[in-house]
Amino acid sequence: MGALFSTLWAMWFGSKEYKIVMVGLDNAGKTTILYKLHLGEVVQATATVGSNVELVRFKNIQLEIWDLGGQQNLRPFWATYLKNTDAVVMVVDSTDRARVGVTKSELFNLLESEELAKAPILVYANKQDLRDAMTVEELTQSLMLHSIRNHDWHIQACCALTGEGLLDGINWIYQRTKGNGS
Ligand SMILES: Nc1nc2c(ncn2[C@@H]2O[C@H](COP(=O)(O)OP(=O)(O)OP(=O)(O)O)[C@@H](O)[C@H]2O)c(=O)[nH]1
Ligand SMILES: [Mg+2]
Repeated sequence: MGALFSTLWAMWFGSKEYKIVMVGLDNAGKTTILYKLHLGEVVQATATVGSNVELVRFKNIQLEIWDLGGQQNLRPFWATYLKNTDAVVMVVDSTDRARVGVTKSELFNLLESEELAKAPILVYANKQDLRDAMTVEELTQSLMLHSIRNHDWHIQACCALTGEGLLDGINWIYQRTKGNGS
């Protein structure tokens, strides 16, 4: 119902809609982030098989946010969601030091896609509430973000449980996409 209302709102008032694809390894916190943005609440998510999609209104635009399952056997399917993507969000569990290399390869693999040629990349350094979380500086280095040449990128510290940092990240996307929508 919310989605229907948002679509009608967009039709009547002409607000622009942007497609965002949210990826990241299993357990990174993607679904928790999606529903914190959509409902303002923390939902008890189970591992996503396939995808979830919700509309999120931000200032004068609408974001159609796709949350993709991050388990290893589901990652090959990320490529099938990329058409007409305006921005990519890569969510990282900042405590998952053991898999930061896997995250990096998945990110760089994704960035090869021609369908993302113009898409800015937001990295959410999630779970900053946990004591052993890597900092934005550590993650920037481990993920080799400075070696991204053909995309605008930004890394944002956040906590999906409190919502801290989430809108700052969305605002960064907003700054880069407004005026380019359909
Ligand atoms: N402490 C803490 N836990 C979080 C945070 N964000 C998510 N979690 C927890 O991390 C677990 C996994 O969250 P999900 O949102 O299901 O992760 P996901 O990235 O959607 O995982 P897949 O669907 O398997 O790809 C859940 O138990 C969440 O409550 C956070 O910022 N801090
Ligand atoms: Mg999920």
